[in-house]
Amino acid sequence: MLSTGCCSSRLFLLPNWLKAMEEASKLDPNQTLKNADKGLLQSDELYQYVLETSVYPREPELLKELREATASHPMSEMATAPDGGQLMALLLKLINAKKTIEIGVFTGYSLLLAALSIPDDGKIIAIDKNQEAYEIGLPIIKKAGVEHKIDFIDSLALPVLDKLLENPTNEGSFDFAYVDADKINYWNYHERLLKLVRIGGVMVYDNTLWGGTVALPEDLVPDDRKESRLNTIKFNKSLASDPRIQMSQVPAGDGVTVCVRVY
Ligand SMILES: C[S@@+](CC[C@H](N)C(=O)[O-])C[C@H]1O[C@@H](n2cnc3c(N)ncnc32)[C@H](O)[C@@H]1O
Ligand SMILES: O=c1cc(-c2ccc(O)cc2)oc2c(O)c(O)ccc12
Repeated sequence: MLSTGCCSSRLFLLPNWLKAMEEASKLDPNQTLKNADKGLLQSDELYQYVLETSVYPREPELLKELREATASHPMSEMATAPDGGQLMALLLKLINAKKTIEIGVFTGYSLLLAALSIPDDGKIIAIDKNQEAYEIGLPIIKKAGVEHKIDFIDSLALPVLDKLLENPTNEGSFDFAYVDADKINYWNYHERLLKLVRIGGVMVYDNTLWGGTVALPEDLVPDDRKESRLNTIKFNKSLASDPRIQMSQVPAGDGVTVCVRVY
C-alpha cells in the first residue's frame, strides 16, 4: 500500500506488493502519509464512487448535518469514515443490538449512527475524555430525538470499563461495542469488552489499518504515526490469534475489524 504522486495523500492497494514497495521507496514519507485519508481502496476515484453510490445517498440527513458540522473542526479527520459507519449500522441492525458501548466519541458521528440504529429503548454508554468535542454534535443528536438513548461519560475509558466490571450484572450484558480511541489501549479495551459483551455479541475496532501504515516499512512512516502503527500491528496480531473471537478485517474506512465473541 502506498500513495503515489498522482493522487497526493491517498493510499493505494496495488496487486503487486513488491512493485508497491519499490514505488513507496521513491516517496517522501512526510508527504506520503502525513494527511493519509481514510480510503484504502485502489484510488481516490474508487473511494469517492463507493461513497457517492452506496453511502451518501443512504446517510440519514442529520448524520450528514453532523458530518458537515465536524468538517471545520481542526481534527475533523478523526471522525469515523462514513463507509465504516455504514458497516457499523448494518451490524447493529443485524444483531438487533439494544445495549451498546462506545469508546471514543469525538463530535458524535458514530454515536449518532448507533443511536439511530438501535431501538427507542436501547442504551449506549458513550465514553470520551473530551466532552468539548461532543458538545458540537449534541444539538444535532437532540434534534434527531435520540439523546435519551445516550449516557455520555466524560472520562478516560479504562476506569469506566473497570467500574462496570465491578458489578457482575454487567458481565455479558452488552450486545455491541465500538472502539475508536487511543490505539495503545485497544488490547486493554478488548480484554474488558470480552467480559462485558455477550457471547454472540459484536466488537468493532476502527483504524486497524492506520492509514495503510501497518503494511509499510517503519522508515516510510511519518514520525507522528509510528507509535500508533506499532500498537496497531501488535493489536492486529493479538486479535488474529485470539480464540475467544471470530473476526474479519474489513478494508472499509481506515480499516475496521469486526469481532464476534464466541465464548
Ligand atoms: C478518533 S476520535 C473518535 C471519533 C468518533 N468515533 C467519531 O465518529 O467521530 C477518538 C476520540 O477518543 C478520545 N480518547 C482518546 N483516548 C481516550 C481515552 N483513553 N479514554 C477516553 N477517550 C479517549 C479522544 O478524546 C477522541 O475524541
Ligand atoms: O489522526 C487520527 C488520530 C486519532 C487519535 C489520536 C490519538 C488518540 O488518543 C485517539 C485517536 O484517531 C484517528 C482516527 O480515529 C481516524 O479515523 C483518523 C485519524 C485519526
